[in-house]
Amino acid sequence: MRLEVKNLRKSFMETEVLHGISFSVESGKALGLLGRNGAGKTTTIRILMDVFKANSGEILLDNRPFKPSEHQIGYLPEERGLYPKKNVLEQLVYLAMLRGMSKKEAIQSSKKWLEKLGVLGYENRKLETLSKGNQQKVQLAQTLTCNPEIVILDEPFSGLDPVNSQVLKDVVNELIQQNKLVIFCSHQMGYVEEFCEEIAIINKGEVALTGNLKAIKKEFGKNRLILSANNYSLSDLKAICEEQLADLVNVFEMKKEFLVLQLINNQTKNDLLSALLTTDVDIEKFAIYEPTLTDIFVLEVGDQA
Ligand SMILES: Nc1ncnc2c1ncn2[C@@H]1O[C@H](COP(=O)(O)OP(=O)(O)OP(=O)(O)O)[C@@H](O)[C@H]1O
Repeated sequence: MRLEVKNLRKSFMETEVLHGISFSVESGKALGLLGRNGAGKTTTIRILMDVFKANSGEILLDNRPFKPSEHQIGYLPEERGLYPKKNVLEQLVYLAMLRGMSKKEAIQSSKKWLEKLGVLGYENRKLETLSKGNQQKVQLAQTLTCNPEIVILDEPFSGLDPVNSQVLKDVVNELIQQNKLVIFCSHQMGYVEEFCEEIAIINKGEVALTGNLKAIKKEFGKNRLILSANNYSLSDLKAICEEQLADLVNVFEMKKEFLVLQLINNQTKNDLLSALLTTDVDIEKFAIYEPTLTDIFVLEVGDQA
């Protein structure tokens, strides 16, 4: 399956908040939908889920108009929606039956997911009597009970400790391996890097960057190298680069442990290395720069108010 979001525009009253959002995602891959607070991620997902109507644009599933009601979709919204005063298992079964499961299937599947997520022991308790992390896991169980083909997870790791995060990571990886179409919204870049082959960074209602994460990283790392020295501080090394190597490199960034250098025009890393060897710099680190997703995110949208 391939889901394509094409040129979505959305206004609330007079204010347009989405200015033509486009991205796509395929089964068996996860798309990381990223953006600063207020960028437009939730609005985009709500349009996908038919909660809001877009002013224009279209959403296609395998080239046909996408109608969420015709598919099993597991949506974990940012604002969690279960009933705090109701019994855990009863509400999961009730919601699964609303989504078309028989009572028997609904009980079996709800119990399976509660067990998988380590909260089966709480099945007969009121939801509000569980810890925040366990409530989150019940919410996730609810998202997955109907065996959805499309899974949309908005900040699924919030409130989970490291052990529970690992349980959830295994579940997300399993969903991807089972060829589900996964959209993953998070501000936690580490998780996005772990699961998502594709990303879309939304900035102020526009897609600032989208595509294959590996390719994007390669492009951002292109012609950039890292350098540190045993005998100079980074600021002294920066001064050396600016004074003695200015025809080869620009200092792109000073990180905590190394400089990121940008090669000028047709210069190569070998040219830079040869030039460095003519200085008294005792090289500690010299390598191709591999940006993290956080680096890319900050470069794309970090300096905007
Ligand atoms: N129901 C609404 N009525 C009016 N404006 C809205 C409504 N929902 C969202 N907005 C506005 O649309 C813009 C995008 O909000 P949205 O919730 O989609 O951002 P987000 O990327 O999900 O942010 P966050 O990471 O903080 O959850 C914001 O300026 C927000 O104030």
